[in-house]
Amino acid sequence: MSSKRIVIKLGTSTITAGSAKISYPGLIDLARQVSILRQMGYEVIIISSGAIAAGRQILAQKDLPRQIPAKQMLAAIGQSKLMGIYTQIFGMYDLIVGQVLLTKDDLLDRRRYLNARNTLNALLSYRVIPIINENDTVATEEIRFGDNDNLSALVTNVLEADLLVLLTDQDGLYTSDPRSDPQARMISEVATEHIPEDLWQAAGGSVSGLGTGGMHTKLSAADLARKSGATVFIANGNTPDIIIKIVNGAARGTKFLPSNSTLESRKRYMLAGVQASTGILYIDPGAEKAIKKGGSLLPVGLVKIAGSFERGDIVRVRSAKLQEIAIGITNYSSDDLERIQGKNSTLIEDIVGYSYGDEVIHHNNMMLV
Ligand SMILES: Nc1ncnc2c1ncn2[C@@H]1O[C@H](COP(=O)(O)OP(=O)(O)O)[C@@H](O)[C@H]1O
Ligand SMILES: N[C@@H](CCC(=O)OP(=O)(O)O)C(=O)O
Repeated sequence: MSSKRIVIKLGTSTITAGSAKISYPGLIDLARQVSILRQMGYEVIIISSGAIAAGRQILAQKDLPRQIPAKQMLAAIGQSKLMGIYTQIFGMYDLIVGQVLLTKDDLLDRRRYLNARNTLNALLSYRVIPIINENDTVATEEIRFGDNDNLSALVTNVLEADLLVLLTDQDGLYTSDPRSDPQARMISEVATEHIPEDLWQAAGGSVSGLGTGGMHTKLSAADLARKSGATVFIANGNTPDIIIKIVNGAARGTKFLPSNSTLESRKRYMLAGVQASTGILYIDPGAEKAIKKGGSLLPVGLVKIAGSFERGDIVRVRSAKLQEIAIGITNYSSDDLERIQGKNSTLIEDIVGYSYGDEVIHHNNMMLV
């Protein structure tokens, strides 16, 4: 990678500047900053919410509907308007944009993950700015990201971006929601390997009637992106020149330092995939010790299996004390593992009728967390 990559996520609250309409001045200011970033040698990817808001604007709907099909309908109406505005405003700065609509499934299946990566890289190599949103019209409950914070972290992971900027209507992450707590203090930096529990408690949902996830989904996004090797910044999208200030190290906001250095492609994929996984393998202290020393996970160390999964799926590995130890790609389905748990690997073929190897997860397909 020759130039630095920045993923910028704009929430509905930023796209509308807190109103019921798409904010043209706000998007003009964004385009101007993106143009400057490009001159500074950065590649820029935008994750943009706002399709539902644009749909509401067109149909003059006052309130956000609760039902998913009604939101999907609004997104279908609004997405094309939103892209029209991006094309027009970015065009004023000679910037070409390309629409990319994704669902969760597109990034959790290895083949589609690689396809999405290829397309996004092709757009960037043509100096096009991808404008990404969730494909709301086809996304059912199971394949929904549900919030673009999560999608932005997965895109950061896929594109090996250096920086994820989450723009919202607050200056950053506070010790509690500043809308309801005047004593709330902003947290300026998170540098610990794991995000502290009190920050997870502090990060609440969205109350504005504009956004979806609130601060909690931004924290989950920050967690994934920093594990993927990126720096993350939560900042106020209404602050003038906010993105330029962030790259120049002069912005107010919450900065999360990366908790991992560059990760190889397979590990990045595992990190992305585990977000949707329901599979959990509970292991005994002997297996925990072996894994931590770089060994593979064998069936003899399995004490319990939770969730339903197939061979090749990404699963979590937890200790008997419920601590997350690793994630990895399983060689056996949950049904098979129920039958071989606690058994010596030499018995696998006798019990299930075939063998995909001695290991439940080979150490090459495992990542300690
Ligand atoms: N600890 C916190 N710090 C800052 N904001 C918080 C916190 N907890 C909850 N929030 C809420 O999260 C909102 C931002 O998320 P959201 O409404 O989803 O916006 P966006 O459209 O930008 O994604 C804020 O307006 C605030 O009310
Ligand atoms: N895909 C939806 C946005 C979903 C979403 O995450 O919204 P937000 O919390 O405002 O970033 C849309 O375009 O309206």
